[in-house]
Amino acid sequence: MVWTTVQELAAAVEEPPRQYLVHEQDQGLLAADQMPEPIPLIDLSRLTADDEADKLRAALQTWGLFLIRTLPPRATQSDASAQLGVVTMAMKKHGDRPPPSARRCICMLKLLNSSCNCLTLHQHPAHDGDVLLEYASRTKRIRDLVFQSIAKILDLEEDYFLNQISNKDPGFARFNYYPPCPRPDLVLGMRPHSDGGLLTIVFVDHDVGGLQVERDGKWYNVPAKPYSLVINLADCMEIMCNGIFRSPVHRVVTNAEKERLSLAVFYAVDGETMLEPAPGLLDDRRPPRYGKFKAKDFGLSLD
Ligand SMILES: O=C(O)CCC(=O)C(=O)O
Ligand SMILES: [Fe+2]
Repeated sequence: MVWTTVQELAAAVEEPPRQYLVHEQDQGLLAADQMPEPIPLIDLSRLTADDEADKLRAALQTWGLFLIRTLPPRATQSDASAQLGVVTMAMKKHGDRPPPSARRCICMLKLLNSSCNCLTLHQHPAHDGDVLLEYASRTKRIRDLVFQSIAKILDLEEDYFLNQISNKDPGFARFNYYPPCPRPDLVLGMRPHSDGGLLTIVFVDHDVGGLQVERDGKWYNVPAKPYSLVINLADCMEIMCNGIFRSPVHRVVTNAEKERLSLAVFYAVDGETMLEPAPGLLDDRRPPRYGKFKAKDFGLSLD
């Protein structure tokens, strides 16, 4: 029997097929540990205040991620699954190869041991009134504000990071779909990874938990709060920050009752960008932890 989507598979089987099971040594290790301290909720409008900037600094040093509260943007008001329809229509309008249906265009995520389906958009659809376009312009503003704040916290010129990346602006959006799983103790929704680019902004539909972050070899639940977004640093930023701030390893666990949808917007650099720790962060006591290299040579770009 060939299953076309994880949804079909999930509906048809009681036990997950072998290829989705985590390795034996990891079984029973999908539960989260007790948090040493909460992952902070940052108020982006207060980042000029010292206490909020300190909170952000601490979050990026320890967790590599934080939450922000957002006004309910249109893309978060409605069900993210409805967005799949919007996106499909947008792709048709733009003459990309039209997927036959939103359902069919959900393709298997090519990650071993991962039960998630995803739909990746390499270009933001761009016609007026597009809900995703509006959302993308919000996330871009968030990205810029976060980059400027990080530069300030590190005593770099405010636009240091923006200047490194503003020549081209690769970003893409990915919808992830995780069906309910009868054996959440044995199946991962998404295997452990860090994101390769600069920064990722994740919206989780209906606040269904599942995202976990690793810290000092332990796994912790990232809380799913209403009207909040999760922001995590990615590998290129860790390099530019000379490792002062972390690109966290994270994964998604499944649950037996609820399906889960997330929308991740990834910001990265183009392949020609030379990556290196910001010179302003280096001195005799703080040598570079990373060399200088082209993003594409390490697969850290989106092109
Ligand atoms: O679904 C999530 O919460 C996170 C997804 C993720 O880590 C990714 O798409 O890289
Ligand atoms: Fe990720």
